[in-house]
Amino acid sequence: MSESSVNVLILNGKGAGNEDLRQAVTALRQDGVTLHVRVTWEQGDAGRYVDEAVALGADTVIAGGGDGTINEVATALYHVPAAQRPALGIVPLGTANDFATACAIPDTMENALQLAVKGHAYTIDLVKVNQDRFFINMATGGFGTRITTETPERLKSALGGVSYLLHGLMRMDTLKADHCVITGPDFRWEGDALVIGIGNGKQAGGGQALCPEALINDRLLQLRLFTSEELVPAFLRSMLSGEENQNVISATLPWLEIDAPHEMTFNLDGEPLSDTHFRIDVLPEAIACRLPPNCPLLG
Ligand SMILES: Nc1ncnc2c1ncn2[C@@H]1O[C@H](COP(=O)(O)OP(=O)(O)OP(=O)(O)O)[C@@H](O)[C@H]1O
Ligand SMILES: [Mg+2]
Repeated sequence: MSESSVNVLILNGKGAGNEDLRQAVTALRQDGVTLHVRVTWEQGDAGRYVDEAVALGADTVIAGGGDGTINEVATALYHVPAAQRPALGIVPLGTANDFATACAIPDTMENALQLAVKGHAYTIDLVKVNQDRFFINMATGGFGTRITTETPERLKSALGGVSYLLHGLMRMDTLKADHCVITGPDFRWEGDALVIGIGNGKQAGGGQALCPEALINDRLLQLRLFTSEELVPAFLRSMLSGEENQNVISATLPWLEIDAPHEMTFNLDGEPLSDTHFRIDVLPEAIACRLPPNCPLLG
């Protein structure tokens, strides 16, 4: 990056009070880096700030927040014409921060912001769901969905990522499998799925490695299905230990479709989408993202 690079940090309002971030921003500005900061209040703000960043000629737009904030910024960047498209930077300030953690983004504000501004920009895939939804990290359906949509906001800020799991365990009595048909190139499966993970990245739900083989630059998705033919505790044990068993189905696909007789909810980077039909397509080399050279999600 040159001294004259223009950077825009889009900060989720939930993280706006972070003192370490304020110091990191001040330090970079003192080094001569141009860094504008915008704070979101609600859904849609991040997308508008990306448009403003493009008008400013930004080299990098930094998502300061969790997976949902990264999702909004990445989606908006994808819609910018390639010639003007800034790179994505990431400063983890969410609850679970699954994408940032899996990417090995530094967890101190200072180091994360340095990487976001000066790191190498790698081309990565995004994933499109139905007409106009996207994800950068993971889509989860079934049990995992209930965990993330039903974890109360206060529990989230008190316990961080662990709250997803705890809350999920407390709700075991409500656990119900989703019947669905999943098709893709040379792939068809029909049955009751407890958890469906579709990974561009590897982990969701606060550190659960649902799609351990997924890479963000391989033009493919890893589908992992946890079927309900076994008792729940055994299922949980295998999910937590990462052990394989015959009730876990795995496939690597460039696209897939999911059909259910009743409405199903998928979480796309933690934000819900309900429908009876899902068409999911990888968008190869959709955006560029500043990542550490040892990023475990790069192939
Ligand atoms: N000022 C704000 N206060 C509360 N919510 C906000 C604010 N600004 C944006 N949002 C909403 O926050 C959600 C995204 O949150 P994000 O995913 O970044 O954090 P998180 O859910 O706490 O972290 P993670 O997804 O990593 O667990 C979006 O739905 C967005 O509309
Ligand atoms: Mg979120």
